[in-house]
Amino acid sequence: MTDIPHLTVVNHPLVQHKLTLMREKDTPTAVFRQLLREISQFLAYEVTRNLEMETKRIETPIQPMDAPTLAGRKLALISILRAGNGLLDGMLELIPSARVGFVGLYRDEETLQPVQYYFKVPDALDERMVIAVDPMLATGNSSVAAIDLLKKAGAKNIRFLCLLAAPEGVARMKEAHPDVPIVTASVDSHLNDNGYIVPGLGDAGDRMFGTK
Ligand SMILES: O=P(O)(O)OC[C@H]1O[C@H](OP(=O)(O)OP(=O)(O)O)[C@H](O)[C@@H]1O
Ligand SMILES: O=c1cc[nH]c(=O)[nH]1
Ligand SMILES: [Mg+2]
Repeated sequence: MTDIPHLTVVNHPLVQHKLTLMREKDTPTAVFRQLLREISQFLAYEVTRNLEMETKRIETPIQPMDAPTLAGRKLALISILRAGNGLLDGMLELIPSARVGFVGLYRDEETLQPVQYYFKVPDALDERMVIAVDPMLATGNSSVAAIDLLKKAGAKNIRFLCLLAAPEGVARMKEAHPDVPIVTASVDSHLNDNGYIVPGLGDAGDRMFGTK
């Protein structure tokens, strides 16, 4: 059960400005990585907007009060490797107590099907809000596969956070996982014949890590 919409596009001016810088093909690797880290914190703010709260008795220098605090077992952040790590670091700065998991997937360039190579997630996933992160939602094959694996591992309350989405990927996620809200900075125009997001920003992992 969730009370946020299936799709949230964060169109805050600072996010959109930083995203434009990231899209530019000549933006250097170090700047690209730093911008992704910054945007991840705005996206994290949205995706955690209605986290469950409880109150705790504290004393301010003036008087005691019942103050809001995050409730119970909290979050698991799941990075979809490799590019997900570019979102993870900034999010952990905001939510240092989150547990962290990794799903290793790469997209076969011919078939556009995901190939799994790693899976390690925190315990008690069923008691946590699980936020899967990957900068790119293109065909949706990778995110659907990652969320299939997380559900198999027990996750029940899952959200998906990405930087850029294609309409095709959003539709695929809605069909396969209608219970998983998506938070993104943009839904772009379409996918090209190679499965890349148009206009997009190219290959997020390669741009972030300086490969290729
Ligand atoms: O929606 P899809 O069509 O599945 O495409 C999106 C996936 O492709 C990219 O990963 P890639 O396979 O390039 O791996 P990487 O993170 O190691 O670069 C991206 O980070 C997503 O995981
Ligand atoms: O445009 C795209 C599509 C998939 N993966 C990327 O990194 N970029
Ligand atoms: Mg890649």
